Amino acid sequence: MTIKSLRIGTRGSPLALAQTHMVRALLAEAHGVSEEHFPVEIIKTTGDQIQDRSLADSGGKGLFTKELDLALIGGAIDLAVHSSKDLPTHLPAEIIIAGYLPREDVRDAWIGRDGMTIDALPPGAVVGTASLRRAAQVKRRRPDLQTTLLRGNVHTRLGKVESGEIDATLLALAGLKRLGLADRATALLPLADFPPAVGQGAIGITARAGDAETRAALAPLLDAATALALAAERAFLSALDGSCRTPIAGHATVSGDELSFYGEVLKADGSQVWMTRRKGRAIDAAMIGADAGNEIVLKLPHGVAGLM
Ligand SMILES: NCc1[nH]cc(CCC(=O)O)c1CC(=O)O
Repeated sequence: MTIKSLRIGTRGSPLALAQTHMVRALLAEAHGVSEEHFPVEIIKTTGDQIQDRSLADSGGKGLFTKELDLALIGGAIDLAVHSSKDLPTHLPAEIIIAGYLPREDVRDAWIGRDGMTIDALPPGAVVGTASLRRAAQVKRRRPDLQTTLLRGNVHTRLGKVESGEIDATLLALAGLKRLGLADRATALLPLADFPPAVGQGAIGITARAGDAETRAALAPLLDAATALALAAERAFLSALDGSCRTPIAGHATVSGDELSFYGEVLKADGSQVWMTRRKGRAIDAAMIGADAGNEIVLKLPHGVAGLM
C-alpha cells in the first residue's frame, strides 16, 4: 500500500527550500514513490519579514515557526521542515518534532575578507553577525574587534564581505554546505572556542501530534542519535529559559549509549562566560541537558534576565 500524499510546509528562503528538498527526496525514497507525492507549500513567517532589526529586539519566540505551526494545526500542511536552531523549546501542544535528519557538521564557518582569519584581522575590524552568541564568542577571543548587526539571507551576508562593507562574518557550515557554498568559508572555527547554537546543523520535521499516519511516514526519517543530542540541547536551553536575547551555546554528541554535553552562557560583550560539561547515558538526554542548564542558572549572579 502506498502512503497518502503529504503536504510539506516550508519557509521560502533558499536554505529552507534546500532543506525541504532534502526531506522530500528522502521521503520519496523511503516510501518508493515520486517526489510529486509530497507537494511543497511555501509559507512566509514573521521572521522572513524582519530584515532591519535584530531578531533579538523583535520580541517573541518562534518568529520562523508560528505561521507554519498554524498551517499544521489548521490542516493546510501535514509536516513542516525547520532548522532545529529556529525551533522554540516550547512547541504548541498539538505539534511534535516527528523527524530529524542525521546531523550535519555543527561548526561555524568563518568568512574573512581576503581570507583573513580571526587572529589576522586588524584592531577595530568589523565582524557582521545577527547572532548574539557569535558576537559574544568573537568578542571573547578578540575584545578589540567590533561587531555589527547583519541580517538577510546567506548570499546577502557573503556579498557584504566581498564588497568590503564588513571585514568578516560567521555562518553555520551546515547551511553553506546545503546551499553548495561551503567553499566560501575561509576557515572553520574550532568547537572549543565557538561551540554552536543549540540545534545547529540539525533539520527537524514537525507534524501534528495526533496525526499517526504522518508520524509513521516520518519514522524512517527520525535519526536516533540526532534526536537524543537535540533532546539534551533543547532541555538545556529550556532550563535557561533561553530566548534569542541571551548568548547561549549547547552541543551534545552521542556515541553508542553515551552522551556528552557542553554548554556555555556568555555576557554579550564576551567579558564573562559560564560553562558546564556532562557525560551520561544517552537515554537520559533530556535530564542531562536540564541538569546542565540548572547548574548555570544557579551560577549566574542575577539569573538569565541579568544578562540581557
Ligand atoms: N538562524 C538562521 C539559520 N538557521 C539555521 C541556519 C544554518 C543551518 C543549520 O544550522 O542547520 C541558519 C543560518 C546560519 O546560522 O548561518
